[in-house]
Amino acid sequence: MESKADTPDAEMTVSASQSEDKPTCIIVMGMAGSGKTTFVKRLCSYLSEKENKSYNINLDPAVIQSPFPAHIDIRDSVKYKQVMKKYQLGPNGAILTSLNLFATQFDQVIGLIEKKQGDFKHIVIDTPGQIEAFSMSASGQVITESLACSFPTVIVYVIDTVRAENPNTFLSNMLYALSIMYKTKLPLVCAFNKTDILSHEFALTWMKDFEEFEDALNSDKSYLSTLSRSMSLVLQEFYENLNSCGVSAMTGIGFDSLLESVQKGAKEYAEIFLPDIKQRMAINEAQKKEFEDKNIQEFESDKKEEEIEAKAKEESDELNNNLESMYKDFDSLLKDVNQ
Ligand SMILES: Nc1nc2c(ncn2[C@@H]2O[C@H](COP(=O)(O)OP(=O)(O)OP(=O)(O)O)[C@@H](O)[C@H]2O)c(=O)[nH]1
Repeated sequence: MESKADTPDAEMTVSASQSEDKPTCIIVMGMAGSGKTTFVKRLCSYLSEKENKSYNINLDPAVIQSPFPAHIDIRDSVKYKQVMKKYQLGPNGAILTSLNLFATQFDQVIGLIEKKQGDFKHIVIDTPGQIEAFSMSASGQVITESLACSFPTVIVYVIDTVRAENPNTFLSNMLYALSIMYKTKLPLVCAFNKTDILSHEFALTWMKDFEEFEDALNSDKSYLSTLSRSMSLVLQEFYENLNSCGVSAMTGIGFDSLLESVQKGAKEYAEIFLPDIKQRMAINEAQKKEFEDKNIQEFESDKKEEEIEAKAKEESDELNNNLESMYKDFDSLLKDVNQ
């Protein structure tokens, strides 16, 4: 990471007109093994061929070798192995703690990106393999919100199309995507990956036609499929508005339509999500101000009490001094009388 001294204070605001000039931030999430890192690597090389280089960030503290060139890498600031040792944590706990530590300095990251934002059109972010470590954690939320307050931000949720051929796995992915969308309150693109092995057409059909999905579930008589069936009905509205595309991170197919989906997401960010983000920021600011005002009031009343105590002490010291000199005068008077 660049030196902290270079970092300007981040002005965490973005307006609808400004958002068109700012780089679009793409946060890549997905279940373990869905191909996120391969996807990020492909996206970076696709963007550098298509327009110019993207600004890349690795947020996976546990990755051994990052296959894409990262401008900011969590591993430069937080040593995952040392976190494990120092706090006696297992792998998942250490990932969470590393992210927590990194989130505390994320305003500096925003400052660094803002300094360079004229040089690129996209910020690409890879997240940890354990999806919940980022998507459901407080630090993940802090990082996502900081980015969304400063740049048009879109979530790309990567799905392993081959595994999603199982209707229960497909539904789990859809529920996860939906919960991420609700949690982040940001536009989301579902990228069906590994389409070099299997086309994602079946998934599009399942989303359009509930009976087709039901047919696929019929071969599975487990309780899980009963749950999937009823959950699928709930997801109909989500499917109708879902921004999705098929890609292969391995071969590079589908990245033109991915970019279109991201651009559509960035438009939605400006038109639909930004007013809500601004409202949340205003509430946060008001809460922060209330907290600061309360602290100032407490400080001032403590200071007043200290002043009163100091004054009382001054008066009692003066009284003691007067008494002491009175006693001395009385002693010498007694001596005179006795003589
Ligand atoms: N055929 C094919 N394989 C892919 C594709 N994308 C990724 N893979 C393979 O899928 C496996 C997992 O890919 P990764 O990029 O490590 O996935 P990940 O989601 O980052 O994995 P974790 O960070 O460990 O959760 C690797 O063996 C990749 O080579 C693709 O588009 N097509």
